[in-house]
Amino acid sequence: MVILQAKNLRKVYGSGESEVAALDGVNLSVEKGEFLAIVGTSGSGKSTLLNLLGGLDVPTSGSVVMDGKQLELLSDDELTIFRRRKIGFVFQQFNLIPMLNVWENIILPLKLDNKRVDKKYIRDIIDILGLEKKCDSLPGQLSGGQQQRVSIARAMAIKPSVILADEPTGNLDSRTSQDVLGILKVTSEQYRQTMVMITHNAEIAQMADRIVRIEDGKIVM
Ligand SMILES: Nc1ncnc2c1ncn2[C@@H]1O[C@H](COP(=O)(O)OP(=O)(O)OP(=O)(O)O)[C@@H](O)[C@H]1O
Repeated sequence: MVILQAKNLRKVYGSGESEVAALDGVNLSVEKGEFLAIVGTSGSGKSTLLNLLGGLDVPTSGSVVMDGKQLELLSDDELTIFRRRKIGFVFQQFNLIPMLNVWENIILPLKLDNKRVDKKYIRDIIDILGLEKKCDSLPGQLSGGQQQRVSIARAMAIKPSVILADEPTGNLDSRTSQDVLGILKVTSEQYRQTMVMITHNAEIAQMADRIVRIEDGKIVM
């Protein structure tokens, strides 16, 4: 079953002489449960693609369909709610709230949406991510790898249709990067969680189920 589809996506920045086609006709289908890596050099269009897939930006033309919803047909308010309920974001900067402990950070997306906290599920996620002894710690008391695990747990908390990860290991050393990727993979398999990750690191990309390469705004394989 296809959970995420990009159809002929184009994104043009600027106009006239300064026009840049950051994406130039991208077609992509992601199956439910798949762990996809998108690789490409700096400036190839990776972040632009991820932002469009996650409804953080709108395409110049083309469309994105996630879980049966065509994102560009949603109003701003509908899109905000859709993102909050259906998409887990993981960024290079962990974006944790410094004053909240690990447990509070993880359940924050549920609280913000007035959703019940499925404690058993959250505890299972915390165990898989190896954070069981860190629930009361503040982000500042954790290593980079641990902070990224918390941000993955937070993304998982809402049981999203898709997790979109933008250079999730960009701030981590290579050993910690491998650990975090291993954990993403186990989590993806255990929960049949669809993941789309962008990276410029070929070694990290190898851990995904499938790799697509983007060059000059086009998918080349
Ligand atoms: N807001 C913007 N305004 C103008 N041009 C932009 C904007 N955002 C991106 N671009 C251009 O679009 C192209 C693709 O950028 P994008 O950030 O998607 O690449 P990337 O592959 O994610 O790069 P990196 O790995 O360095 O983050 C680049 O030529 C970039 O300069």
